[in-house]
Amino acid sequence: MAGFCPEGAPAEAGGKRQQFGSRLLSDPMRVFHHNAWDNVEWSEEQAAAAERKVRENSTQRVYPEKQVDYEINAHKYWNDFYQIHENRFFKDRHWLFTEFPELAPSQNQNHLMDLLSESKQNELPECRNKEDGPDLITEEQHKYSSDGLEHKTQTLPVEENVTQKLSHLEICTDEFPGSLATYRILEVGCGVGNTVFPILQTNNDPRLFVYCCDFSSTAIQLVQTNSAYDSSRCFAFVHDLCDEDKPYPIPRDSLDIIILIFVLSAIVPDKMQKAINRLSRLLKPGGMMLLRDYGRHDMAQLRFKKGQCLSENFYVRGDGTRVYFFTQDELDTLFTTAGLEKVQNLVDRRLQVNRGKQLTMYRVWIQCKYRKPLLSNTGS
Ligand SMILES: C[S@@+](CC[C@H](N)C(=O)[O-])C[C@H]1O[C@@H](n2cnc3c(N)ncnc32)[C@H](O)[C@@H]1O
Repeated sequence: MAGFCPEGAPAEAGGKRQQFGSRLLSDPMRVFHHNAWDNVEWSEEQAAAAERKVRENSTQRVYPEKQVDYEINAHKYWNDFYQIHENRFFKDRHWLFTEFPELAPSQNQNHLMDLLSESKQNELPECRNKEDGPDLITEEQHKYSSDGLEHKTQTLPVEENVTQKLSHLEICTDEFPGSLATYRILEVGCGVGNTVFPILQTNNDPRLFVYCCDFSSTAIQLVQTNSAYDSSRCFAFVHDLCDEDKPYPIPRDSLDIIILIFVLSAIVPDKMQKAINRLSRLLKPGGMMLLRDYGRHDMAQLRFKKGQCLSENFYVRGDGTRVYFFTQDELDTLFTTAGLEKVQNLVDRRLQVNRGKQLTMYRVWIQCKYRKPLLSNTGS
């Protein structure tokens, strides 16, 4: 295929994948020699210009009534998105296991590399040009999904089905799906399974069980109907991570890993802490929460126009989906308040280059790993 660059994919050198942060731009004259540069230093002027841009695009806020609509109907806006795009984007997650080896701890590294290069060969032709930028879902895709949509209010059969299963599970917690597994991973806001399926394919540990949830029933239906979905190894369910009344179908202290990829940024900031607290209780002592998400002053933030700002650093796209841009400190506070300990909290500043159009795009992502202490104090 013509090649495409997923969100923040590390550069490749000599056929070997590298972790983020290994191709440095020391000579600015060489900027168009590669598609991407790591750990780009921002000049003071550039940082000041970004501040100005954010101040400018935040002056006019979305009307309160409209803000209520975006909150109440958040899942419907995402359903609309997935009805249009289904699972046609960002399939290439070959960076996943380099950045988060915890997702396949027992895999032999060579075996992993084989699988990864295999999946690279299988990259899908419908994936967009690598020069289009590395957003998980590009702003352009969000734009297209806003046209001609009407919200559908009926509950999809899959949702009813899952809800029934969930209420049953609340009662029989000793027989929850995956209760016999010894390594359990939950992906929250899994979308159409672009992370879950690579995990199932790569991590062949027979004791592994993967849970995944999203509040978009359309996304979950796409996961469940995917030919790679195997209900003996995986359980996909509809769940709103902001819903305090609905329990997860998993007992507390039972998960080894919880992964959040560009999902926390999609929820309203004042609900983030409670959502993380609840997730934290599901982790086993020693279990880890992994996150990759948008950082403050990422190109996507600077591109918002006046009138799209909901609150400080929180915006709504043309299709009604929302996005927050984090600082490292904010994420640190969220995780440590939930009783977790920092293992990693790094900012990934990349310069993406469109060599054809001679354009530069400054991306900022944050990657975190926080562990639940062995003697845990994450509340009831
Ligand atoms: C940017 S997409 C990322 C999807 C997925 N993590 C991936 O890597 O492809 C954000 C996802 O979060 C989901 N989401 C947003 N708010 C949510 C909430 N309150 N509860 C559960 N899922 C939510 C959306 O439906 C969407 O699938």
